[in-house]
Amino acid sequence: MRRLRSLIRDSVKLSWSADRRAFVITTVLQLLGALIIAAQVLIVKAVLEAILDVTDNDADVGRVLVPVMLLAAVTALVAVSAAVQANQQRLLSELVMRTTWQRMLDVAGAVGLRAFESPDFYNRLQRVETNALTRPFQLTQGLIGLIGGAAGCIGLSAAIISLEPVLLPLLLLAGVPLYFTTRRGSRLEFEFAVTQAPRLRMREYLGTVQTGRDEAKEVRAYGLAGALRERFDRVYDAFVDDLRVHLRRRTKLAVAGNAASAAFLALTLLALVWLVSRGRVGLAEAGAAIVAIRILAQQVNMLFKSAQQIFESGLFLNDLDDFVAMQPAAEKAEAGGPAPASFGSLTADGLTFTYPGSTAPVLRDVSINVNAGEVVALVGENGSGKTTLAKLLAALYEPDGGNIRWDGTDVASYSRASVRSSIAVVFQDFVRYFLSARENIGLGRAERLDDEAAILAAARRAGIDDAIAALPAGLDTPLTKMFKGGRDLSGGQWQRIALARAFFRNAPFVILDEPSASLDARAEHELFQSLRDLLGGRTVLFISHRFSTVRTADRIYVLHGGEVIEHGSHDQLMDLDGHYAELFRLQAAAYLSPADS
Ligand SMILES: Nc1ncnc2c1ncn2[C@@H]1O[C@H](COP(=O)(O)OP(=O)(O)OP(=O)(O)O)[C@@H](O)[C@H]1O
Repeated sequence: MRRLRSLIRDSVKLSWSADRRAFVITTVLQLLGALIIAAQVLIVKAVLEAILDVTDNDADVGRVLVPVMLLAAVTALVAVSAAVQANQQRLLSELVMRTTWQRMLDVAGAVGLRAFESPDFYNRLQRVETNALTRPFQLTQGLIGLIGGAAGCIGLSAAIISLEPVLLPLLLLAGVPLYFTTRRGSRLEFEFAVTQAPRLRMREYLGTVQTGRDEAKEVRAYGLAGALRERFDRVYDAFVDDLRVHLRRRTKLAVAGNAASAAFLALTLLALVWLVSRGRVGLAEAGAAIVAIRILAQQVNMLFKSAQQIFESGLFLNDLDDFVAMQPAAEKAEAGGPAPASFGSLTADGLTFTYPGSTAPVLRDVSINVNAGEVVALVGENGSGKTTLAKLLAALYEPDGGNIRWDGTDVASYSRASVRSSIAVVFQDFVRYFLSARENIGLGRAERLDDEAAILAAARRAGIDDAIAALPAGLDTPLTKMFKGGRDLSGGQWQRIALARAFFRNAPFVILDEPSASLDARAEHELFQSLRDLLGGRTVLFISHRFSTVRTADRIYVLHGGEVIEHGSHDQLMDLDGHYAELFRLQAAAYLSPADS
C-alpha cells in the first residue's frame, strides 16, 4: 500500500505537470460517472418497485413510465460520459507522454559524454524511451481508473448499504484475493521488464541494421540479410520464450485471483437469497442489490486493474525518476564561471585519460601547447589517441589526470558550455542531419539560424555554395531522401557541409578531425593552402593521416600508444629522423615511382 500510495502521488504529479486542466476535467468526469452509476442502482430499485406495484397492487401502468425513462436517460448518460472520458483520457495520456519525452530529452542532452559509454545508462535510456510510448497511457488510464473505480465503489457501497448493509462486507472480501494476485503480478512484470531490457535493445539494433538506409549498401554487398535476420530471430525467439513463461505465470495468477473472488461473490449472492427467503429484504431491493453487486464487481475489478496498471508503470516511473535525477548532477558537473571568449595560449599538461569501462589508459602524460593563431597538427597511427585528445581539448571529456589551461587558468573552473561555445569541432564521424541544408549549416550556431547571409558565406568558404544553389529548393532542400523533395549529397559534399557548419560557428578555436578524408585531391589541397585565410587567423588543431597537409602546420605533435613522442615543425621532425620522418617517407614513397625513390 505504501508503494501504491507513492506511485499514485507520482502519477498525479506527472499528470498535473503535464496539463492541470486536462487532469482536473478528467477527474471531475470520473467522479460524475461514479455518481451516475450509483444513481443507476437506486433508479433500478424504483423501477422494480413500480413494476411490483403494478403487478401486485394493480397500480396504473403509467407509474412505471417515469422511473423507466429515468433509467434509460441515466444509462445513455453513462455511455456518453464513457465516450467523453475516453477522449479526455486519450488527450491526457498524450500530454503526459509529451512531458515524459521532454524530460527524457532534457536529460539526454544534459548528461556528459561519459554517460554514453555506459551500458547501464543505455539500458535505462532504452527503458525510458521505449516505455515513454506506452506507459504514460497505461499510467493515466490506471490513475483515472483508480479515481473512477474508487468513487464508483464508494457510491455503490452507499447504495448497497441503503439496500442491505450486511451485503457490503461480503462484497469487500471478494476484493482480497485480487489484491494479493495483483501485487504478485506487478512484481513479476517489474522483474520481467528489467531482465529483458538488454535483449530488447539488441533486437532493436538488429532491426535497425536491417532497415537502415546507411547500412543497406553494406548489408547487400556482404549478403548479410540472412545472417542478420537469423541473429534477430534468435534474440526475438528467446524473448518470446521468456514472454510465454511470464504470461503463463500471470495467467495462473489471474485465474486464481478471479476464481477466489468469484467464490466470495457467489457467497454474497447466496446470502442475498437467504435474506429474501427470510423476508428481511424485499424483492425490489434484492433486484437492485443484484444489479449493484454486478456493477460493484466491475468497479472493484477496475480498481484492481487500475492499481495493477499503476504498479506496472511503477518501474517506468522509477526509471524516469532516476533518469531525471541525473540532470542536476549533470548540470552541476557542467557548472562553473563563464570562459573567456578566446585564449592567447592553450596548455595541456600531463593529460591522462581512460575511457569509462576500460582499464588501460588511452592517453598518458600528454602535454601540448597551442598559441592563438597557430595551426597545429596531431599525427599518429590508428588508435594512438588523437581523437581522444581532441575530445578532451574540446571539453567533451574531463581528463583523469593533468589539466588543460587557457592562459594559465584550468578550464575545469569554467562552465563546460561556455568553453565549448568558443570551439568549433568537425568530427571524423560528423552528423548528417536529416534536415535542410540551411539547418545543417546553421546548427553550428543555432541562435543565428536566421542569418542567411552568414550561412551562405560559410557555405562559400567550405566550397559547397554551388552544390546548394543547384538543389531544388536551395538552402531549404532537406538533405535526405527520407522527406519529400529531399536530396542526398556525396561524401565529400557532406564533409564540406560539416566544414561550413564549423565556419558558421565563428569560434576562435577550430578542431578538425580528418577534415579532408572525403575531399578530392584538389579540394584537399585548396583547403589546407587556404586554411589560414579561410579561418581568418583562428587557432586550428587538426588531425590528419596525410602528411602533405600536415607539413603546412606550424607545429606537429606525434602520438604513439597514447603518448606524445615527438613534436616540432615538419623540418625539425624530418631532421630528427624519428617516427614522424619514417611515416612521412613511407607515405611519400608510395607516391613516387621506384626509380624516383
Ligand atoms: N568510446 C571509447 N571507449 C573505449 N575505448 C575507446 C573509445 N574510443 C576510442 N577508444 C580507444 O582509444 C584508443 C584511441 O582512440 P582514438 O580514437 O583516440 O584514436 P585515433 O588516434 O584518433 O585513431 P584513428 O587514427 O583511427 O582515428 C583506441 O585504442 C580505441 O580503441
